[in-house]
Amino acid sequence: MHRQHSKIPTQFIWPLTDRRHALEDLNEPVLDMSGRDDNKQSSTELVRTACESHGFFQVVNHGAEPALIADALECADAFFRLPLARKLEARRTPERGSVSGYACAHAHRFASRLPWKETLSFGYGNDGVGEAVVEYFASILGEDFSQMGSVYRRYCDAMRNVSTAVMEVLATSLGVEKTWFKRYFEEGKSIMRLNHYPPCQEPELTLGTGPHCDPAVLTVLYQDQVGGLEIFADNEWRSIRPRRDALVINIGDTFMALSDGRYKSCLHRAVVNRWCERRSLAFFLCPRDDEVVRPPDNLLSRGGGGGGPRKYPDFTWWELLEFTQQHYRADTTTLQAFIQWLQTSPQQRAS
Ligand SMILES: C=C1C[C@]23C[C@H]1CC[C@H]2[C@]1(C)CCC[C@@](C)(C(=O)O)[C@H]1[C@@H]3C(=O)O
Ligand SMILES: O=C(O)CCC(=O)C(=O)O
Ligand SMILES: [Fe+2]
Repeated sequence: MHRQHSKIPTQFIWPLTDRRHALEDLNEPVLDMSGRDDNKQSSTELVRTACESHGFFQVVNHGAEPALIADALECADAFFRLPLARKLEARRTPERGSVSGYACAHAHRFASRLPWKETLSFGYGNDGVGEAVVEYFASILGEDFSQMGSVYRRYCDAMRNVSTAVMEVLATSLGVEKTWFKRYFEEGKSIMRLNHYPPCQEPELTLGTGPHCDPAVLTVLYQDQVGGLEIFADNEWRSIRPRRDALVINIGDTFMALSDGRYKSCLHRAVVNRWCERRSLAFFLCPRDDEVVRPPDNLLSRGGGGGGPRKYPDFTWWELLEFTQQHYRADTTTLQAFIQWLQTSPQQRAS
């Protein structure tokens, strides 16, 4: 394929060098959350091993109803099929908060390596009270969309419950009191994102979502049956075969900092294909804006992940979120870049 003949606009072209061959599936660990699993020790081990090496695993029997997941996918279809002018009424603008709203290829923020996707993002209060999600849909799209809002409110409630249970397993696997990490996100505001990847005539030249680590605590992702999620594990990209019954869990940068570098933030991306549109639903569990991100004392006293001094300085989610929205496009090294930025003087930071 000669790039100069490509019909893909140059802003979408990523320098891909590793997509000439079909990728091997990752034989990923699957955690059964039914509570019926008698071998708790081996599931804790499984989570620890996966998180220490690449920060990714899947969960089954997670308690989110299949019918609710199906409704959430259907509502995503209904939203993305709206005329563009209608979707643009919901577009992401600075006045509506930094992350919420509709975005198409991120073209409002970036000029190159644009993702081949459109997204709708909105906030969700982790306390689960309040009608914020329903009100958000009604306010950006009109009262007719409150029904859609109530589907996503229930979907986010379910994702919050899954996240809480997963955080308990993560704490136990680190030898930390089960509910220790709760206080980070209990009163926080998480981010829900619907991703829609249209088919692409030259999929090998672009990406649906470029390589990145998610900045928040953890991500609970549902991918439809099309396939396209890839994880970087054991030094190569591996595809993650969709499972109707499973939710994907990715460790985020903030959890990597909370575990003092013991658990890896998962490096992943999403590819697109020529034939078929693809959808995914991402719930980013975010901490309270102002809670200082600091590993528990008993992890620190054991020495940083891999021994030695503490790996990351104190920071707040608000600072990391601001960094990704104002200064830096989240990618493979967001946390490292953020720490460097934090250590620059406030005057330099403002410029
Ligand atoms: C803190 C955030 C940055 C992003 C939106 C929220 C939650 C996840 C982030 C993101 C999805 C990670 C991949 C890269 C990104 C630029 C994207 O492709 O959408 C990220 C988000 C963003 O800044 O828009
Ligand atoms: O669509 C996918 O499978 C991944 C999406 C993703 O990584 C994200 O939204 O952060
Ligand atoms: Fe992601």
